[in-house]
Order: sequence, then structure tokens, then C-alpha cells
Amino acid sequence: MGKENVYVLSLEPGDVHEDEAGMRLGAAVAGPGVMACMPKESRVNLFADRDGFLKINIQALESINELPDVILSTLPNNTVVNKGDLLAGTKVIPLVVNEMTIARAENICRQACWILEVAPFRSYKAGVIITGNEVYEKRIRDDFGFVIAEKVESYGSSVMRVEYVPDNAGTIAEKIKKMVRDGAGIIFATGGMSVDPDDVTPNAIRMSGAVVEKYGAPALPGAMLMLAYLDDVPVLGIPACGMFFKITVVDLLLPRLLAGERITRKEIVALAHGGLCRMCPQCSYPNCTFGKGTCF
Ligand SMILES: Nc1nc2c(c(=O)[nH]1)N[C@H]1C(S)=C(S)[C@@H](COP(=O)(O)OP(=O)(O)OC[C@H]3O[C@@H](n4cnc5c(N)ncnc54)[C@H](O)[C@@H]3O)O[C@H]1N2
Ligand code: MOO
Repeated sequence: MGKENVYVLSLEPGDVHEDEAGMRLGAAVAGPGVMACMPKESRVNLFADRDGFLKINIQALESINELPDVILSTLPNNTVVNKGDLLAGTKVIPLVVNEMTIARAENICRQACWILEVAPFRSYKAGVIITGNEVYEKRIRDDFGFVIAEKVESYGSSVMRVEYVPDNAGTIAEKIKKMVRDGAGIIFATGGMSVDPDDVTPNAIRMSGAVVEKYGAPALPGAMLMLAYLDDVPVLGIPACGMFFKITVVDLLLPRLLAGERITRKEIVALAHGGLCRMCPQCSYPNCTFGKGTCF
């Protein structure tokens, strides 16, 4: 209603209608765990076909968007998603596009293997080492263990064992080694990450033989975090803020680790852009800017 004219489209050779173009783009960009819907005015939405962790090939995404007449717009890389979540939308700008443009987009996708993937979480057995004389001697109750367990379990992994250890680097190091021998796929050592003489956890992690990827993460809260690897097993030193704050750097790294990604020093450095939590009175994470600036 309100329109005065009806137009009839006649396609020239080499033209692709917007809906067909949208469908071809949707099919091309969808990787494992991603499904494309039918086009509406050329827009094809892409949804998660399983729970998991959204990976975007950002270079290929940009190459697609460099092409004339097509766009592909996504959620940020590394977003935790549930089956059925909207991940991305693609469409063409004019009513018809050149076949060559769509073929080039398809070629970019073929070379990249995929633009969007929902990586499934793996099922790890986590070892948790709660450090601190005050907890070990039961002068205060442990409030850290269940925080870690809750986060780990929310991604489908489980806590294999919780050990309470005094502030002794040698003892903590031995517990780390023993947990790896016993099959832990990821280890958390909590507390003792700061600057007091009894903050021995970073040293303990080194003493275990784990190779430190980074001590000090450019994310707040979470600056005193350490990530190390003992063989292939990630060992995280988690500062006390990991217990006091609902969301910290742990929430940025944990889903990636539990999806089986090896996180490098460079990727931790890249957390800096967007790594500042706004500390909103009502936390809306992950629907906020925390952790959204990184390009990895
Ligand atoms: N002079 C400085 N002080 C602090 C710095 C700094 O750079 N210079 N950094 C601050 C930041 S940032 C953080 S985060 C915390 C890191 O603290 P730690 O990881 O060393 O934590 P602790 O000293 O071991 O404990 C702090 C506090 O929390 C209680 N705690 C620890 N573990 C448990 C547990 N399992 N259950 C219950 N309560 C626990 C502990 O008793 C202490 O009261 O350092 C800042 N300080
Ligand atoms: O490691 Mo503290 O992280 O910045 O609150």
C-alpha cells in the first residue's frame, strides 16, 4: 500500500537475484555447527546448530565485506552461544548482483574452510588447588572452590578433585604435577597471586615445570592472572578477584580453554582492547563490552 508503481525485474545473463545470492552466501559462510535460514529480502540469518563457542575467521570476514554489493555481519569472535542463537546475517545490497561477486565470496569461504564455526566444548576433568594458610587451617571457609566448579560445569566439564594447600610453593607444585599425572585436563590454583611474601602461587606454578605463557593479563578485574602449560595442560593461577567478582578475565579465557584452544601470550596481550569491565551495578555480561575488543 502507498506504492504507485509495480516494477518487473528481468535478469540479464550473469545476474543473480538477491534471494539466490543470499542463499549462496549463507551456505558458503556457514561452517560446522552453523545453519543458514531461508532468505528474506536477500537477508539470510545464521544460527547456532549446537551449544558451543563462536569462532569467526576475521580475515576472511573482512575479505567478504571488501567485495562490492555483499555484507556479512556477525557477533564478536569467541562468544559463548547456545543452540538456536543468532550468530550472523548476510545479504546483498542491490536487487541483483553479479555472478562473479558471489563466486568470489564462495571462493573466499572455500579457501578459509569456514567463516563461522560453533566449536563444541570438550569434557575436561579439572583439578582445583585452593591455596592459603587461612583456608588450609580452616580459619576461614573456602569460597573459591564452588565459584570455579560452577564456571567449569557450566561448560560441560567437571571438577575431578579439590586440594587445600598451605602457602608453600613446593607443596602446591607437587599437587599440580600429581593432578596432571592423574589425568587433569586443566588446573586452577587459586589465591596467593599478588605481591605479599606469602603469595607463592606464581612461583609454585613455575616450580611444577609448567611453562608460563603470561603472568599479568591486561583485563580488569583479573590483572594478576597467570596462564602456564604443563605439557599440554593449562595451569591457571587465579587471583582472589576471581572469587570476589562475578565476571573476570577467567570468563574470557575459560570457554576458549574448554573448547580445546591453546591460548598464547599474544592472545592474552590482545585482551587489552576491551578488557576493562565497566562494573555495572546490574551485570549484563556477556551482553556488554567486556572482552569484546580482541581480534583473536
Ligand atoms: N600491594 C598490592 N596489593 C594487591 C595488589 C597489588 O598489585 N599490590 N593487587 C591486588 C589485586 S589486583 C588482586 S586480584 C589481589 C590478588 O590477591 P591474591 O590472589 O594474592 O589473593 P590472597 O592475598 O590470597 O587473598 C585475598 C583475600 O581473599 C581471601 N581468600 C583467598 N582465597 C580464599 C578462599 N579460597 N576462600 C575464601 N577467601 C579467600 C584471603 O583470605 C584474603 O582476605 O591482590 C590485590 N592486592
Ligand atoms: O588481578 Mo586483580 O585482578 O586486577 O582484581
